Amino acid sequence: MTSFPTPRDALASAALGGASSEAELALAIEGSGTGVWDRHVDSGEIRYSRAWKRMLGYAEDDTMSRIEDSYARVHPDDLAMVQARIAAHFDGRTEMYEAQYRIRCKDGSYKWIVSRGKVVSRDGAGRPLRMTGISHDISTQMALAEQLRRSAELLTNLTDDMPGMVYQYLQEVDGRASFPHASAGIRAIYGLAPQQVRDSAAAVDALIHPDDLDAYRASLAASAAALSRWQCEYRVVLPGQGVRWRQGDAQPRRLAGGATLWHGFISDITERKGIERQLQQLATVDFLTGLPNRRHFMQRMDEHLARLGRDKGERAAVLMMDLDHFKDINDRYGHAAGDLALKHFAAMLRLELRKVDAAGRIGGEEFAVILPGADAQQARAFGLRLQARLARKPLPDGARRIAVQVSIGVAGLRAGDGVDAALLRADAALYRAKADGRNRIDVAPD
Ligand SMILES: Nc1nc2c(ncn2[C@@H]2O[C@H](COP(=O)(O)OP(=O)(O)OP(=O)(O)O)[C@@H](O)[C@H]2O)c(=O)[nH]1
Repeated sequence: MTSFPTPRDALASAALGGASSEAELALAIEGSGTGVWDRHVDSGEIRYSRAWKRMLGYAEDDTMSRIEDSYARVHPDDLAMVQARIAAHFDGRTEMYEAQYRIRCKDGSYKWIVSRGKVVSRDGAGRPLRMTGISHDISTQMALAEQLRRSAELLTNLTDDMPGMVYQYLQEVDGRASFPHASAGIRAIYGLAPQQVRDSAAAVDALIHPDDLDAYRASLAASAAALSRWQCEYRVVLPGQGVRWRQGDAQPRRLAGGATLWHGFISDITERKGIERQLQQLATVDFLTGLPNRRHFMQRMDEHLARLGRDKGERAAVLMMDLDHFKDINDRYGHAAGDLALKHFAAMLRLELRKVDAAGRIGGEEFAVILPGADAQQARAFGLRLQARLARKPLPDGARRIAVQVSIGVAGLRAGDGVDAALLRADAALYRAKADGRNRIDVAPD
């Protein structure tokens, strides 16, 4: 086993300038820029090697031999720590003395150094007599570490104050996923702490709305497969908050072992979604009755006709409805009562609709309904039920009751029909119902 000389031996050899292997090691230590020191505890004397002096900008023949001067060079903020560590080692509480601190150079500037040393002889009572050690200049590492710390702090400050979550998402080859980094915004976005997702993304997956989870996972899988930008709008269900909307945007890259790592941002879009929904409603819903407006109803018709075109076995019927003598209601009871009559009719109509049916207000006192799966006779039965309901329930207006009646034209939808063709046939039937005396139903021939 090779045994290395202690710094004390090396220092002694260096001082002697002998040709022994210890002297060669001392030269090597000197050459590496490591400074060596040797302290006589009783006398308070300390000797420094040439490299040690050079490290602080001193000349070889500068005299510096007192421990008091040595402590005077230590930065005032670090002195207590240095002395405490030396005392701990002197008292035998530590195996070795080690401290990182700032020390003043000859020109007055400070350098960061690390010093390590060991008591190499003690008196009979265990009091230290001599301690030797080495010191390195670590200013460059400390500057780098400081720079890194500042960069990390800047990143943290920037991202933590953002209204959203900055994150890394890692998907291992075996499918395991985690958020190696998540900014403080994760609390607002998912109600979680960064450490809860550092090793596993399960806590986040558990919050994704069940109806959106498949699309969320599929979008991530597609992004990973093509290494394309991940963009996804999805709902989360947060304890105490309920359903909230989130938008994710992240860029993936493949790691050496095949895992995928995304860097991205998740924001809260609940408010935007709410506004979008309101705008959508404004654009598609009739304000007075709450039924779909003409444009939206026509779109629904288009969708049904497209389905009919695809699936030949599917049938559907359409009803065109026009309130009877509505002008009279307005004239006799006032426009406000006319509005109430329209709302009343819409409410009665809704009571007859199944989930799959679609109704709309397509004109002033004109309404239309599509009944998927129904033939013309079933549509006629629907119309009769609606008329009966209206007869049973006239519109209450104070002590009075206002009779609301409707004429109805029915047409079965044909594959290959356009929206206009189907409605025209129903409209023609409606015209006949009106002509036949109103409060009637007419069915267009197939
Ligand atoms: N109160 C109210 N009236 C409306 C609204 N939209 C249309 N109207 C009125 O509805 C009436 C429709 O009158 P007409 O087209 O002559 O039809 P009608 O009186 O129902 O007669 P028939 O359809 O032939 O039975 C008009 O007086 C319109 O001003 C509305 O939103 N509110």
